Amino acid sequence: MEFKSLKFPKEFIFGASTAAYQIEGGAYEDGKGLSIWDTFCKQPGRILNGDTGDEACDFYHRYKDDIKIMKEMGLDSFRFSISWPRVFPEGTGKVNQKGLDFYNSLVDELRAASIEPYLTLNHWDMPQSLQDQGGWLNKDTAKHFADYSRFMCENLSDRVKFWTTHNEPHCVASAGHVAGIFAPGHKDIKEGLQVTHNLNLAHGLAVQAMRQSGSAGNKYGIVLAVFPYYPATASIHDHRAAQRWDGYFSRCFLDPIFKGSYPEDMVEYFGDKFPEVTEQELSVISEPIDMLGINCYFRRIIENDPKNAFIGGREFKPRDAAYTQMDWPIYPECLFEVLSMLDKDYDIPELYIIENGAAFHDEVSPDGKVHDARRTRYLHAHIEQAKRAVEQGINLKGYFVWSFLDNFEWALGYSRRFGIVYVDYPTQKRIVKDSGKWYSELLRYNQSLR
Ligand SMILES: N=[N+]=NCCCCNC(=O)[C@@H]1[C@H]2[C@H](O)[C@@H](O)[C@H](O)[C@@H](CO)[C@@H]12
Repeated sequence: MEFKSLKFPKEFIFGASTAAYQIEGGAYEDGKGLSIWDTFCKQPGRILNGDTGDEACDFYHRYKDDIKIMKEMGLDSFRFSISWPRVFPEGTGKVNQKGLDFYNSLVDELRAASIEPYLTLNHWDMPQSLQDQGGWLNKDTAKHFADYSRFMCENLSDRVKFWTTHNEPHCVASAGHVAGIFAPGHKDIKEGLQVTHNLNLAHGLAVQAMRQSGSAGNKYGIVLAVFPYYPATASIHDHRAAQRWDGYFSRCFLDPIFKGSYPEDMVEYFGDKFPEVTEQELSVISEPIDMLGINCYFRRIIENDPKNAFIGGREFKPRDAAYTQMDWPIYPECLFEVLSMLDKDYDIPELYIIENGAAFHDEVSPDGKVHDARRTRYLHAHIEQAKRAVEQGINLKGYFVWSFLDNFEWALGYSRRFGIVYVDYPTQKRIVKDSGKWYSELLRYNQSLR
């Protein structure tokens, strides 16, 4: 496929993203402690088909072969997360040496393959033992997270330069503590808002801790889900609902981190459910960071819904849009719009698209290949929007596709495939999909211009 319209600056990096609980498996192996997702998956009815991350893609054992695929594909970078309980089985205290050995080996293998590691410290799989002490509701967990982050930085930052604290903290707070559809499965608005603040605090403490211990030249940041929010109609009620969704899901993280304060309209809207916040805590949360990772998949069209006790709105799905298998509308401009908003409203040194991709029903054809043309079209269209942002002078430094491998899609188990590499779970065989081959050609084209 012609790539001239997808020519990027030579320092722009292309990668692929994953997360520990979604790909590693080895959930009970080599001294790893329980995570809240290990526990959550065992609760009947929580996960579609009763799926778990017990084995997932068996990346814990197969990472060397997977890195060979990454190298053949030409990835510049690979984003992964650390399973906190694999290194600290109790969340604090005693280190599981075999857990640390795994991540040291993973990083060594990536660097030997000239692939830049891009690391996330919390992609939702909190140690169960800390959950038993209140989890993110307990501010001590923020301190434990900072200690864990410092430890990982001391051990890996000679080879890992990109460090992000949380992945999509809004999901932990809202899906995990308000909607109850993600671990730990709580349903309490006030709790969800306290967790929002405590996650922000944990982020700031971790950045401060890593900055004290990490190598010079490290870049510290966070990965946030930022979507464009549209009102379903011109009505003021839908406009206000869309503003509330943007207010909570985006600005209750962006504002304290980059502006040192929570959005006033959100503090007002949530009233006495909003947590107590001190100036000292806001000072920690707004510890300057070097980069912001963005997960953006689609735009969210919101209509007013007073029955939604948390945020007073619901998602509207226009009939004339095309949808992915997640029932997410396909709207490639979402990347350009989000990047433009961030560039205009915040002072962010560097931006990375850390997750963008699509789930479609994939199957292996009789020729043994996976002809996922829709996913290739999705990636092409969205990467074009990333290019549009770069051409507008927005400081976008990289694009990572979600995901490198088909993997465990949280409450939907293995029913959704996002990978550019197909995983046949019964055999753990990998098949690079047509979209993976296309992505590889794109990377090779850009690398040929460097
Ligand atoms: N409507 N609706 N839903 C609310 C919007 C949430 C969008 N989902 C994400 O951003 C998660 C992110 C996560 O990092 C990764 O671990 C997940 O596997 C992917 C795919 O789901 C994405």
